[in-house]
This record gives sequence, C-alpha cells and structure tokens, in this order.
Amino acid sequence: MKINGQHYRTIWLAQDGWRVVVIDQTRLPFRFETVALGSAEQAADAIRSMVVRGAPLIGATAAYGVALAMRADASDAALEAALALLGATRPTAVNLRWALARMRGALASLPATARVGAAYAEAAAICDEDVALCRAIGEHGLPLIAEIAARKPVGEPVNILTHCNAGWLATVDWGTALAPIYLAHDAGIPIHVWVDETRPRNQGAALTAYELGSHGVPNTVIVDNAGGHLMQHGQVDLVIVGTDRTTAAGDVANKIGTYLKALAAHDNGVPFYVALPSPTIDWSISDGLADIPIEERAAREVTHLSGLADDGEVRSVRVVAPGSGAANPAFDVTPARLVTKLITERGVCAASVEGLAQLFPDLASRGTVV
Ligand SMILES: CSC[C@H]1O[C@H](OP(=O)(O)O)[C@H](O)[C@@H]1O
Repeated sequence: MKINGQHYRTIWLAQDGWRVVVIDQTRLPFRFETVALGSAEQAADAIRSMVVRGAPLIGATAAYGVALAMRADASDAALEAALALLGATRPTAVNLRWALARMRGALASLPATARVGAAYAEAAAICDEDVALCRAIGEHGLPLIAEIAARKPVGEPVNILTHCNAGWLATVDWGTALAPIYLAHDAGIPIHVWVDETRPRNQGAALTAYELGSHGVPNTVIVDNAGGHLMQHGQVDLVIVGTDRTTAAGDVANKIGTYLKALAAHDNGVPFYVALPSPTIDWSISDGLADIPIEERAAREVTHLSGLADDGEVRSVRVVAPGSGAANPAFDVTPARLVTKLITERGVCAASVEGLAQLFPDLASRGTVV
C-alpha cells in the first residue's frame, strides 16, 4: 500500500540482499520506523513482541526467519532448531505453522549447500502469493459492499465496522478484511468505516485508522463496546473482520472481542463477514472452541497504555489501579453459526464444511495445514 505516495510492502529484503526489513508496528502511527532482521532469533523476537503481527505477516516473517537461519548454518540440526524457535513464538495464527511447514517441505530434502538459496526463494514466493491472495479477497469481497451501496440513497456511504487490524499491515500487502474496503473506495463507492480501537494493543486505533487515513478512506474510531449500540441504531450496514485461524467447519478465531461483535451483528440482522486467505484455514480441526489455542499475552498490555505525549514523546502509562492484576486472552472464537459468509481468494462461501470444501476440494481432502 502507499504511505505518502510511496508504495510499501510490510516485509522486504535489505539492499545487502540478505537481511529482512520490516516496519516496526509497535511505533505506528506516530513513528514510521523499520527494522532490519539479521537472524532467526531477531525474526522470532519481532513476532513475539508484535513488531510484526497479523497472521499472514507472521507466516511471511517466520519464512524469512528460516532463510536467515540457513544463511548462518544450513545443517539439519539448524533447520530443525529454527523451525522450533519460530514455531514457538505465537500459538494462534495457523499461518505460522503453514509457512514453517512450507519451508520444511522446500528444504528438508535438499543438500545443505542448496538450502540458503531455496529458503530465500520459498520465503519470497510465500510473500508474492500472499499479495495475490489478498488482492483476490478484495475482488471477491467488493460485490458484497457494492450490493449494499446499490440499495442506499445516492452518495450515502456504506457503513462498515471492522475489528483490530486486518489491513495491509497484517499481511504482505492489501490486507484481508480491508482489501474489499480499499477496492470499494477506489471504485468510487461511498464508504465509511467504524474502527474498533481494539484494546489492549489498539491495533484498530493505531493501525487500521492509520491505514485508512493514509488511503483517504473516511473512518471513525470507536471504543470496542460501542459497536452493538451502533448496530441497534441502524448505523452499521455490514461487519468485515480478519481471522488468525479458521477451522474446516468455519469456526473463526480472531482478535479478542470479535465474538461479541458477531453476537451483536446476529442480534441486529447485520451481515458478519470474515475475510481470509486459505493458509489461514486449519483443515485438521473442526471445533474451534475446543481445538484452537488462544494466546494469553502479558498483563502489562492491559495495565499500561502507550501513546504520544504532549511533548511529542511516545510513553507508556499505567491505566489500572495499582495492585490489580489483569488477564489478557488475545483471541476468541466465533462459532460458524454467527458468520454470514467467508470471503476467500477463491470466492465467497458459507462458513461450513460444505462451503469450504466446495471452494477448496483440493485442500479439504488433505485434512492438513499444508
Ligand atoms: C489478517 S490477520 C489479522 C488478524 O491478526 C490480528 O492479531 P494480532 O494483531 O495479535 O497479530 C487480529 O486478530 C487480526 O484480525
């Protein structure tokens, strides 16, 4: 996507041809800073600390983390160690497992001498594929926005609610939930986006609002608890969110709070769409509540809030009473029954075994992540 007229992906090779450059998303929106990753350990740290985040981007970063590891030591032991290190960074986004399985499949049978080149090539292919998958999600999601626009008075915007950040910053480019929004805006369809701030890390207020503002898409940040009220008052025409892992039966794990939005949407007859590329589907499980691991992050993410102080410095302040602890589940699971449709790179389908198998017979039949 473009920032100040310059096109960016979220991950790219440095001019030295081997270090991997990422945008430090913990510094956005107030500072646009990049980090050059030079080792698998640095890639793992970037994922754990959410310098990079978003299921597809986590996978892409892990893939390049394996390439960095192979550059240092292309032995079997080093490959296994890198896969284990990167696989242990964050538990919920299945794209991480998918990408690491792709890298293992591309490298394990090669001689060590061939692994570095093959690793960088496979990581680059994963990134290029993600761009194409997300663009296709945009194209398949666009009609869902256009059909609502066609029913509204000329010029009246389609009001879309989204949760967390499932934009280009969560992927290599385009995003998932935001891809149809970008294409609708670019097609001249009047839209307005309600942006859930998305506590505790504020990916909505800090990242989605930053993305949409940079692209000229009208948007309003709201507290996480306002969405249901807006839906009750007819101010939301549809909800589009991303996902970190969706089961073969259409249960959706996404940022904490998504389930509550889905309940409110269901209660108010508001379409609730989930946008995802196929590497986000875990074909090996059906029951999301039982089988999707939910990441528990540090309590400090809840007890403290960071932002831009009046003196221009980015600071962190405590916002919870001293002595009180905090629980911080980072995701929740929305059952398929609350999902109107899934928007994928191959089209729109029901959130069901049948719906997904119809679009992905080749992948559903395997029953594995890759
Ligand atoms: C397109 S994946 C976006 C997905 O990832 C976010 O989680 P996190 O910021 O913790 O990596 C959130 O669940 C988004 O919907």
